[in-house]
Amino acid sequence: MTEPRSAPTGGATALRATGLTVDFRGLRAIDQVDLELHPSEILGLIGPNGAGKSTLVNVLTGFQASAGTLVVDGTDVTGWSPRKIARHGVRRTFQNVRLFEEMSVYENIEVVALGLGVKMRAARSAVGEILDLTGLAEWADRPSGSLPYGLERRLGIARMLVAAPRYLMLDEPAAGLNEQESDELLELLRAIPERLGCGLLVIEHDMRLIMRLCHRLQVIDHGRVLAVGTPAAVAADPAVIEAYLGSPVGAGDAADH
Ligand SMILES: Nc1ncnc2c1ncn2[C@@H]1O[C@H](COP(=O)(O)OP(=O)(O)OP(=O)(O)O)[C@@H](O)[C@H]1O
Repeated sequence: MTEPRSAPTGGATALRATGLTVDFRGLRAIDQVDLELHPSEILGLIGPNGAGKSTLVNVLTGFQASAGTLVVDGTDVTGWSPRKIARHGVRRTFQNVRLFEEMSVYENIEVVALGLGVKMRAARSAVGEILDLTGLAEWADRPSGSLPYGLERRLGIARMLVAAPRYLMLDEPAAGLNEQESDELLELLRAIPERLGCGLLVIEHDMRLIMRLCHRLQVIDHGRVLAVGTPAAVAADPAVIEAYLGSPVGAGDAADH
């Protein structure tokens, strides 16, 4: 087992959030949260239901206003619209996949590329690359509405990848997947930063997946950062065990990149 790669620090090339704070009518959903995500890094965002994970990702992608600052690769994007932040390279998936069911898998990806102004020929080659990466090539001509659930989720990710994000946020990508599908997803998620160089932020309750996948974990509890560190360190943290994990997660589950 090799040690998880330690995240690079310093330098302008990173997504950096500082002091993020969101109030919903008297409820502080996130409270002075700092977060860093580096290119090629996989960061897991974990914590109990209602801890503030989705709210945090909403802020990072421009869907939720917040106090604090958000800087992406040296540009202050605080207060930018979701569309503008997406065009700046920060994209996300949602818990509910939204596909054009009557269109083929290929067309579902192509339409995103064309919508971004990519010319037809370049789009064709970009879609081909993403189909290969996501293991969807053999399904390319199928109507997306006929895909099994696990592949539907894959297509949701593929549609974001064709936009060549520098940072991609995935909200519970393993939700509803069985163990085998979750293992297949693990391979895909590992391949994305390796092949494309983008940073991945993954919200996930599937600890079996998250412990093996991530370089670092950030634990949120009651809107605050409870812990940040390698999966092994976080899994052994008594405060994290008490607030979220319930019992120590086996060391064998920790990342073995
Ligand atoms: N639009 C909203 N209006 C009011 N309260 C909200 C809103 N969105 C979230 N909340 C509240 O903010 C808190 C954080 O919610 P959030 O959905 O971010 O948590 P979460 O960690 O993503 O939870 P889960 O794991 O269940 O998805 C919760 O108490 C939630 O009820």
